[in-house]
Amino acid sequence: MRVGVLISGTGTNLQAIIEHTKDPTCCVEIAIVISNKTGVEGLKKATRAGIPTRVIDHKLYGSRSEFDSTVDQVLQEFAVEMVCLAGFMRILSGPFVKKWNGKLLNIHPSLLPSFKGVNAHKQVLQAGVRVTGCSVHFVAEEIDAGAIIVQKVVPVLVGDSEESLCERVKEAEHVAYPAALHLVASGAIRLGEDGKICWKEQK
Ligand SMILES: Nc1nc2ccc(CNc3ccc(C(=O)NCCCC(=O)O)cc3)cc2c(=O)[nH]1
Ligand SMILES: N[C@@H]1O[C@H](COP(=O)(O)O)[C@@H](O)[C@H]1O
Repeated sequence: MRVGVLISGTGTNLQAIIEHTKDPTCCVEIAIVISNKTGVEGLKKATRAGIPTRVIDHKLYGSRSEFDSTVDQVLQEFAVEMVCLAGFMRILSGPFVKKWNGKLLNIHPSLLPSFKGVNAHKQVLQAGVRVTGCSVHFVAEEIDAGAIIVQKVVPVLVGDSEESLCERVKEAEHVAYPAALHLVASGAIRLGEDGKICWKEQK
């Protein structure tokens, strides 16, 4: 299955997916990496792996939907069948999310539905919870509210900072994302009509 990965930064989740696709039994290939920011480390990771890249700078577009439709055109140009958001920090408009419904994944650095939004680790520390983690979910129009595919639990340790938490959660992300990608690409899991996860019935 041809996958497009959207990034905005360091791309450590992209790297984890790249490593996963090197497994010959893996049914996923990364066809294109798109970043909305120039010069980010994730673009270098893609190029090092021989994967085509495109920068689509959202600041050059008059509206969110024009930016989104340019992203969509590039995904079509590379015959992408599934899209992974990996540290992609732009909100996607309704038409894009509807078109890719059930084929659009994201990873969030908390145990959803808790701690949605851009500062999850800060919220985790402020809440004083003793476990956190990451969630790979189908993207719905409502931010960080799509059906959850895979979660991994990570302990919050005494003295943790946002940085130490981010580092420990990312270790879990790099296991969770490839696992979720495999489940969807292999057809084991799909998004049901009711917006909930649907597991392929085992004969
Ligand atoms: N419609 C839809 N689109 C998304 C796009 C990115 C992400 C990744 N997680 C994100 C969650 C929140 C943000 C956010 O609030 N950024 C600051 C505003 C930037 C902007 O103006 O765009 C970005 C990505 C998730 C979603 C989602 O759940 N639904
Ligand atoms: N979506 C969130 O943004 C970060 C991306 O990191 P990277 O994959 O660019 O290193 C990760 O923490 C992920 O949970």
